[in-house]
Amino acid sequence: MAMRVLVDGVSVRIDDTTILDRVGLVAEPGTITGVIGPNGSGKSTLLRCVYRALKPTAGAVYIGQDDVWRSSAREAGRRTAVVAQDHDLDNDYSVLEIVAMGRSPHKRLLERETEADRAIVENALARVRMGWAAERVFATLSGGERQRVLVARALTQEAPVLLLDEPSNHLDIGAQHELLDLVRELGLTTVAALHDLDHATTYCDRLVLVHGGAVVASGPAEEVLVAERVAEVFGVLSAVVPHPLTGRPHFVTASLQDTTTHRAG
Ligand SMILES: Nc1ncnc2c1ncn2[C@@H]1O[C@H](COP(=O)(O)OP(=O)(O)OP(=O)(O)O)[C@@H](O)[C@H]1O
Repeated sequence: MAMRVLVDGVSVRIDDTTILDRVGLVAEPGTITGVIGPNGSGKSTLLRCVYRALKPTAGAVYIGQDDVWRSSAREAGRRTAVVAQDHDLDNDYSVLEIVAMGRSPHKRLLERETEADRAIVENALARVRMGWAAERVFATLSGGERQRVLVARALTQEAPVLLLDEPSNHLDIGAQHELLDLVRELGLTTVAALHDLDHATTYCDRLVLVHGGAVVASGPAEEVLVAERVAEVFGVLSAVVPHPLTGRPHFVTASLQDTTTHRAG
């Protein structure tokens, strides 16, 4: 029951600054869309508009047929699960309590947790290999452990759309692949802000490149990550080459500086 996500001409202005300028994005049901771009380009702001944390100044966001800003926060919670950056650590919630919060869009006010909810929570924790930490205080976990718990919370929401803001932040390389493999296996409509452009190339069906608050390219990785554009936007040399182990497209970079020195030598 994956759903389409449509961002239609979204602009965000804060004070007198344009942070997003008529951004468009289509994420087809069951696909993974990577939002890429340099620091401060507007990736998180775009995701925040989709998960209903920030109201666009202009334009609209649709999940399926519905404008997210015309539906309730609770409805949005049933449709979109989010793993965002800003962890609230100023509390002593246990891991179990944090993950169980993912069930709240499915429950009425003060409705008790059922056996079924409990099983969903435990399954989700097992899926990210964090079952051992169920009774721990969330704030005392390492950054990577917290990130996995937040993924478990998103899983318990059983939403058709998954929004990830730098999901592999804090994760070691094995855990990064594990998480992205899991995301792919879930088959949800996923929109993920990613810094690692090789992961973006490997795991995403389409990429949307944001620069200075505007979309400068979108499409399959090989079409978006052309060397000239990457040099312009990120200031590095790059190439998409066959991966030596898998044969799939692999994105590699080099510093403009290093290569110049090497070539000159
Ligand atoms: N509430 C706000 N008030 C003022 N400026 C803001 C606000 N929120 C975001 N910005 C600015 O908007 C720009 C885009 O921020 P955003 O967090 O969306 O970038 P990003 O692409 O996710 O960056 P990063 O890769 O560094 O996480 C930045 O210049 C940021 O400083």
